[in-house]
Amino acid sequence: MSTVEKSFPVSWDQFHRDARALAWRLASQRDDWRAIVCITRGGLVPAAIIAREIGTRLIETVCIASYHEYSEQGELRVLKEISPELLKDEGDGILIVDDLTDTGKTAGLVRTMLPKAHFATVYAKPKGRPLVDTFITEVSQDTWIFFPWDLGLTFQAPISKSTLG
Ligand SMILES: O=P(O)(O)OC[C@H]1O[C@H](OP(=O)(O)OP(=O)(O)O)[C@H](O)[C@@H]1O
Ligand code: HPA
Ligand SMILES: [Mg+2]
Repeated sequence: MSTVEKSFPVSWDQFHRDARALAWRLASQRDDWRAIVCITRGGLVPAAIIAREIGTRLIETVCIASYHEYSEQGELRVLKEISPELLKDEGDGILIVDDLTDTGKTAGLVRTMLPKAHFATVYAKPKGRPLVDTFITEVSQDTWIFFPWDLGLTFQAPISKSTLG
């Protein structure tokens, strides 16, 4: 996305709760997930939390980069593909995990690799929402989600004086 009007900062505590809520939903849908495929880098953190909750130890990565500058998306680049072993059966029984879906481009690309897999994200924006099977919280398209691994403790200007509301 390129027009950002609101910010949605997420603390580690909040992220852990939301990822765990996602794990609860996934555990109730199936108890025999074959493996998790996480989309790096953002998917690594929820994948670790979810894997612990649902008892999955087989974890694969698909490495994709697209946002080069804050809120500016470029071409999607696949830096590492999914191992052929996990591509069997079109991904049936595989859980794909990412931190969020925004425009849905990343999710759309990974879905072509594993059409029968279940796609889960912690957060979703409206354009990406149809591409995911399970998510926890939706934010508006003009909101930028700030993840805890991108944040530090700094002075906060009063809301009335800030540019991001
Ligand atoms: O729905 P989309 O518009 O495609 O955007 C969502 C993707 O963008 C971010 O990844 P990014 O490419 O920034 O890489 P990162 O995970 O390494 O931060 C995020 O982690 C998702 O994977
Ligand atoms: O809202 C966002 N926050 C962080 N990374 C992102 N990548 C795409 N959209 C976002
Ligand atoms: Mg990502």
